[in-house]
Formats: sequence, C-alpha cells, structure tokens
Amino acid sequence: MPRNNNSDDDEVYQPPTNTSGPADTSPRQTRAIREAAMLRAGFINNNMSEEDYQFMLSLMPLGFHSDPTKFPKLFQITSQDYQSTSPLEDREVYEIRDYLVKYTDFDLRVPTLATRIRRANADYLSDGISRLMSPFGEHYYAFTCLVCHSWYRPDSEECNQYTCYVPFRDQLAEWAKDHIAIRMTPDRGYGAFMKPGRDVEQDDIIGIYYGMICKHDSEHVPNSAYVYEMDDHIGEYPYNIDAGMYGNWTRFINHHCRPNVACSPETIGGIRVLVFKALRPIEEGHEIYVNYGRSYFDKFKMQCRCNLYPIAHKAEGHADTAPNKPRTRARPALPLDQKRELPLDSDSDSPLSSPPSTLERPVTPDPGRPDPGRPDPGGPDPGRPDPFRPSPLRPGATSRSKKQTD
Ligand SMILES: C[S@@+](CC[C@H](N)C(=O)[O-])C[C@H]1O[C@@H](n2cnc3c(N)ncnc32)[C@H](O)[C@@H]1O
Repeated sequence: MPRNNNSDDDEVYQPPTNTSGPADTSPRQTRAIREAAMLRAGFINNNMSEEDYQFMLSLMPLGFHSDPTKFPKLFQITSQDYQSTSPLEDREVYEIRDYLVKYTDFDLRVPTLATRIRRANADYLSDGISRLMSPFGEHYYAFTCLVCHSWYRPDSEECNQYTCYVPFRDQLAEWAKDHIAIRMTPDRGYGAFMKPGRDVEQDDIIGIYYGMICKHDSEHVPNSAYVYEMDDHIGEYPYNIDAGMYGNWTRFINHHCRPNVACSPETIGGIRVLVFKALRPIEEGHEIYVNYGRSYFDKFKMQCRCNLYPIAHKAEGHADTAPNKPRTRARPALPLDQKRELPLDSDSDSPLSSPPSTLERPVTPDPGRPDPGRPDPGGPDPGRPDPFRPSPLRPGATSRSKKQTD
C-alpha cells in the first residue's frame, strides 16, 4: 500500500499534493508541509522501509537520525563530495532552499560558534558524520529546524541537525555560562563545577543533556562514553542521546556513587528533553555528579573512581566487578599547558576537541586517594537514577510497518 494513504489515521499526516503553500497553519497542515519539504530535501523518500520512514517522521520534533547507511540520500546532499556524486542538480538544491524559505520560517544565519568541534572530531571519527558538508556551504544542512525553524547548523550548541534546545536558550545556556565551570579533575578527566559565588537549590533544573539522537541499535553506540541510554521512546522506538560529537556542558558531568543531580526525561514546552535536576543544594566550587549506573562501568570495563565511598561502591558493585586492567597513561583532553578552566562561551577553546577515550583511561583503582581539588558533595543518595540503563522496548509495542501492511 502506498504511504500516506491512511487519511483516517490522525497520526499519519499527508504531504500536501499541492506545494503552493500552506492553506492554513493548523498543526496537521504544518506537519504536512514539513513532511513534503523533508521528502523534497531527501531526508525521507519512498525507497525507505516503512519503519525508517516513520522513524524519521517521528524524529521531526527533535532532529534527524544520521546513519549514513540508512539514509544515504541525506548524506549525498550533505557529503563533501556532493559536487561530484550528488544526483541533485544545483538547480534542484536551490529549489529546495527556495521552498524552505517560502514555506517554513527558514532563516539562513551565519554560524555563531567556532567550527573546531567538528574539525577535532574529524580525527577520531571514521564514518561520514565528521565530513558532512552542505551544498550551500560548509557547516550547513539542507533543512531547517522543526523546533525553532532556523537553519540547521551542526556547530551550533543550541540548534543543530540532531537536536534543538533554542526554547531553553535563555533559561539555561546563559545560566550555564554564568554558573558552571568546566575544569580538569585529578582522576576523571574534565568535570563540571559550580562557579565561585554560585549555587543551586534542591530541585533546580541545571541543564539538559543533548547530542545526537540515535536509535537504540545504532552501530556506533556501544563505543561512545557519552551515550545516554534513555529509558524513553520516540513512538515505539527506544533511542539514545550521544554527546560524543555534539553536546553541551552536561556531557562533562562525571559519575559519583553519591550523586548530587538526577537525570530523567521530561517533556518541556512540547519537547522531549533529558533534564538534570539538583537532588540537594549544591554550593559554590562543588563538582556536579550524576550516577551513571553500574552497567556503564561494566560496559566499558572501567573502574569507578569513587574510592571515598567504599560502601556505596560495594552496594553498586563497581569495585568488585570491574576487571583490574594494567595502568595505561590517560590522554589529556587538552595539552597540559593550556589553562585548566574552560569557559562555556562560544569563543572558548572547545573542550570537545579531544573526547577522552575510555580505552586510554587509567583503570587501576587508586584506593584511598583523596581528591583535594574537589569538595565532597556529601549527603545521602536519594532515589538514584540510572541514566545509562538500557531501555527495553515498550511492552506491547507493535511495528508500524506491520500495522501498515495489515
Ligand atoms: C560523560 S564523560 C564525563 C566527562 C569526562 N570526564 C570528560 O573529561 O570528558 C564520562 C567519562 O568520564 C570518566 N568518569 C566520569 N566519572 C567517573 C568515575 N566515577 N570513575 C571513573 N571515571 C569516570 C570516564 O572516563 C567516563 O568514560
């Protein structure tokens, strides 16, 4: 059965047959227009499996999946060798852009953030993601954000092709610049600290975890130490957020067996986001910690460094279960002569420039070694979340493709 013939189903939107513009601005019509734009821009196409097609549509409010093997057309549009290999003529590309300008709140903006995140990541990524380039010029993508309606900018912290948190920009991004410092810790790489003179109250939302949205079974997931395995679904699909390539300051929140923040998915302003909330007051100078859960350390065969809390450790099982690998030298994320504190503004050196490799981290426990530079977060450990817990498929979920063929 051809797609989009299911007009009785409110959840399936029909692309407009006539692309001369929106007749009204109802949510249904808006989505139909966007779907048509996605079709034209190649983000979805009729050669996709029904499952992938629906998955792409379901990601619309959040961003786009970017698996090059699944969505080759997207990568044809955005890859460096666009000029030689893309089946799209320049004329077609500009038609798409004109279409977007006309029928969405398209806004071609100059990128505001430095490009070094992408350049740096090009070194350690072997797939096409690091080499993305749009036909309209480097660092752009051929579509607009469906949340804030601006042009996708891969280097933007606030809105890129994977996610958008522009609605939270004023509340959180500015707040973070003012309140959070990223500093090197003695034993866990970089960490996030409250700046001097700044503190938060219990239950304050201090940040949102974001990055690349990927399906739970996506191939690159197991190797990234920055994957947050969401206990959440888009439609029927479990998904993860990978901050390995793109992310904000929250990707530097380290683990502690007695965390002072919890992380959970919430819907704010109609957008599904992973929210970090203070479990108790966090005072100036204190490091911010979340509990990754035991499975994280098991997965990476890594030793948790919470040696100050052997009892909590034991309860968590990290110290007992992590294999005792020989000590290897950790690669610093930045040269040692560079300053230790990384400002959060866009002119700063990108702390993402060299994501730490879990394989190169020292894994030998260092029992009893106090951490003089880091104040003890202290306090009880109420209702620890397990942010990296694998999320099972929602019980009773059925495949949309199956539903359609039925
Ligand atoms: C999400 S990143 C946190 C930011 C990281 N420290 C950095 O410099 O980019 C997770 C990584 O931090 C390190 N880490 C965080 N908490 C740790 C802990 N309690 N024990 C050992 N390593 C930890 C591990 O290398 C882990 O893979």
